[in-house]
Amino acid sequence: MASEEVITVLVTGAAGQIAYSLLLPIAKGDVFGRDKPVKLVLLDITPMMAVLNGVVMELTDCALPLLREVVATDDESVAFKDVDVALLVGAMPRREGMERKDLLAANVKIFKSQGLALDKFAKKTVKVVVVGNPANTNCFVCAKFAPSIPRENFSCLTRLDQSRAQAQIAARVEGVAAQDVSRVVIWGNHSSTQYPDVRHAVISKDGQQIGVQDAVKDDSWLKNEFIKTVQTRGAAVIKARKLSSAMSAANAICDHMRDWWHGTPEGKWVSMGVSSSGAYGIEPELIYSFPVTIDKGRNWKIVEGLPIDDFSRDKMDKTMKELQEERSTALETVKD
Ligand SMILES: NC(=O)C1=CN([C@@H]2O[C@H](COP(=O)(O)OP(=O)(O)OC[C@H]3O[C@@H](n4cnc5c(N)ncnc54)[C@H](O)[C@@H]3O)[C@@H](O)[C@H]2O)C=CC1
Ligand SMILES: O=C([O-])CC(=O)C(=O)O
Repeated sequence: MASEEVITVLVTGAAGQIAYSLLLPIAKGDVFGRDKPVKLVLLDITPMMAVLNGVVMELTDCALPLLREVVATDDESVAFKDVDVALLVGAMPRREGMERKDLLAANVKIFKSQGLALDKFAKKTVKVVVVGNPANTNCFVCAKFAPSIPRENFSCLTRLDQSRAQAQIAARVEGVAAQDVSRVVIWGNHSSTQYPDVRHAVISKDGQQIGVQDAVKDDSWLKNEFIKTVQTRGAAVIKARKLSSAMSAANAICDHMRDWWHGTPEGKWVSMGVSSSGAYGIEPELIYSFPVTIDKGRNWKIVEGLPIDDFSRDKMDKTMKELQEERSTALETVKD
């Protein structure tokens, strides 16, 4: 009998709060398919091994039909071995009053180390999603230290920002649900300089499509409050919960990975932090969030040719500048 194909999925920070909401949907088949067996590899740091053991117990107790094996470890050489997918969540979260880039000093070294481990141990086809903040710059560093893996295999999570933007628009238009809103674009950094752009976004309702600007009928709200709300939503959740977003982050990781694995539906775009090709005047190789389409071969492609007005140009350049500054700080931090 031919051996069955099992997808090996690494989740780092597996004892943390995002992972707690992330592991079950992956193990149940929500991401890779309801008929696709998975092996979960869970990495955390040594002091968290007892907690991680509790997470393994709970996964076991779910008696899931697709979950073939669970490996819990604090050793990167074990964790990264032959992985198909690496969801790099493990990193310090920010607290109230911090910007995500304030985490650079604490977190970027993790992504150097994990880049080296990917380079040495992972499959060359591995698909990497960096979640730990500051996600774009950590992803840049991770890819830099894994030169044997194609840059196209690295991404960072800005899907939560996309979902937040869709939800804000839906709440503003009578009778519209978040999934009726498409083609919202998140440009740039997963930070408060990101640019959520609805100029090309549409609402599909009753078989008709209508532009978001026409449906909302309030340009001032779209240009000011809407953008600010999406940019600062993470901070608002921290203020309320005293902990950063976890359930919504896990949901966005699943959406991001599912679309990468299976491809985007015809006519739909999603936003992902990916290596810039130079499109839209963004410096090549920066990890910048763009609208992308993904084919069945798991290749993403930046949606090109969207008209960019002065308002957008200014915002897209501002967030690029922040990424350039973060990169300088990060490279200084990991130089030895
Ligand atoms: N890109 C995005 O949209 C979002 C990113 N985040 C970020 O995700 C990260 C994780 O958030 P939470 O799960 O809430 O944090 P958490 O503190 O609950 O869990 C993080 C886990 O990572 C572990 N960890 C630390 N260093 C590690 C290493 N070198 N290797 C493996 N594991 C390590 C910790 O021990 C801890 O168990 C944070 O940096 C947070 O800011 C959070 C929400 C959204
Ligand atoms: O805001 C934070 O620090 C956590 C995060 O990235 C988000 O919720 O988008």
